Amino acid sequence: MTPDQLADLRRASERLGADSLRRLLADPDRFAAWSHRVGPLLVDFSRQRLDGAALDALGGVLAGTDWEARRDAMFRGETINASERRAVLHTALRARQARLPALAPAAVLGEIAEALQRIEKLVAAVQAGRAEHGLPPGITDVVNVGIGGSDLGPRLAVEALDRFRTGRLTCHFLANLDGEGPARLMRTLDPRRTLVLLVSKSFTTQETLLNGQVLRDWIVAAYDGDAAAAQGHFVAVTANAAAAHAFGIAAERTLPMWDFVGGRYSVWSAVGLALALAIGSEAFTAFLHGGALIDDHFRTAPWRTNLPVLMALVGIWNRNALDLPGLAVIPYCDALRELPAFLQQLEMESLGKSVRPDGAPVAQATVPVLWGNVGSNAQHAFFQALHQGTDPVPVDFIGVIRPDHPLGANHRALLANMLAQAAALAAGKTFEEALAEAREGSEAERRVLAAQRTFPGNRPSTTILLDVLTPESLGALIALYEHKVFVQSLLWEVNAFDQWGVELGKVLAKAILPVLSGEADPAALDAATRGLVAAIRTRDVRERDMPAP
Ligand SMILES: O=P(O)(O)OC[C@H]1O[C@H](O)[C@H](O)[C@@H](O)[C@@H]1O
Repeated sequence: MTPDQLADLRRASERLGADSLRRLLADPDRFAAWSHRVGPLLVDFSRQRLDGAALDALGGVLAGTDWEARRDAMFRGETINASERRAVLHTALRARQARLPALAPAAVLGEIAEALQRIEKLVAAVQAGRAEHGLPPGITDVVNVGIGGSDLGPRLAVEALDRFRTGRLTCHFLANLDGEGPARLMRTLDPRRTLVLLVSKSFTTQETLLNGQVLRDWIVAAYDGDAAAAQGHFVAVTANAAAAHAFGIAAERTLPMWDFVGGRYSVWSAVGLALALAIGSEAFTAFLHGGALIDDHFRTAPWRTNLPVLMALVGIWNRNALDLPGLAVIPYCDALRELPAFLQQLEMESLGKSVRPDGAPVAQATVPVLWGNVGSNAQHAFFQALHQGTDPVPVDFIGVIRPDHPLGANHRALLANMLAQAAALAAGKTFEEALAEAREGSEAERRVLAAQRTFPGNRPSTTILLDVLTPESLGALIALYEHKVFVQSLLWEVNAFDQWGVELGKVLAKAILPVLSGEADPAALDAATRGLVAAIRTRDVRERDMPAP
């Protein structure tokens, strides 16, 4: 975005006054004009502080990005992730389910098809409890060991699609270095009936390798130290097959990841193995189909009705024209409780950048701070600040029309709350309205109370409705946000597919670890780190004193 375009957007936003949402929502045609349906998703933008002229201004900025050509370049597999010299082909993972012909290279599609077949065979064997591919018989529990993109996608999807679980497998997720996680799993699971999925694109991630080793020791011990017998309990998903081999995982149980799929875009690949094991291959294919549905839409719909494009433009409007630095994602659906965490990585790791691919600083603010929790719980926690805090936060409300359970009264109350929150944020309550409601006390007392009970309103939100929560609608929802992020990366001129910002801390942790263990001199550390290391070391409970897991 150029400084001139930014100034245009700001001017357009100033034209819409403080009461704009009340005024805009008074138009009976507003919902029809500003909501769009694609497959199982309906997205309503009518509570955004936008009018036709504002959308035109945004369209002008979009037109300057050459977005259609750059979208197609992504689908074709051009090297759009310049800093890592990689193609970006997560869409190829679901291309077989698309209606449109695939643009990805045939060789890539061939590799993906082959991997999907291997996933299917593995899923069939584990679900049936068969000892094939070197697997042990009678697996009951699956532990997905991975972090970031190797954790958040499958974790979200397994949790969201629990109702679609086939067979008797239970999936667990182990991401963090905190030993409490593996210790708890080892207390409750049977090592001889546990399958460990070591999911790491790089196979160098500290958390994943450490937790993998802990679980390997535990399973080897269950076979009286026979490491060969324990081997079959491990499956690797990685782009680094050599490292998986060095870990002791046989090629027949190593599934591929590729350079052309970013971690946070990888749930559609073998990284989604836990999901495939939980819901079966057919439902996993339906999940891919949901993603492909949005790919087709993204590739064909004109920008004014293109959902990912509109979501991106709305985000730009809120961030750059209205200067709102946050985005709250509130699913009114417990099964989607992991969605805010998933979207945090997708949006903030992709767009949390301040330089353009050519190294020059960006011309405007980029990603808002994304956070959230399920409604209605969140109403009883942080919604106070959303309604009356000094900093308005745009909200994405996500609801499911038909529930998975027969408790209609619960569901109607849940949705009524979601709709009410969005309406309250938009309309607010003026001081005069609050004053008219305050009946007791003197005039002065009534005015004081009315001030507390005033809601500024004009706080924007988008509402996304899923017809039902199914593998297909979940796939569509995830792909919708993926492409939103892509379009925003064009508007903000950042590379959405690298993540250099996570490296510095990793390097420092490597230097601090030996100091913490007393094997290296703290002198090179800064004063705060030195002080904290000393505080930890004096109070540290030695490992030998810790209870065995
Ligand atoms: O899959 P892995 O190579 O283990 O990477 C796991 C995660 O760690 C990194 O630090 C990145 O920030 C994430 O994008 C990635 O998903």
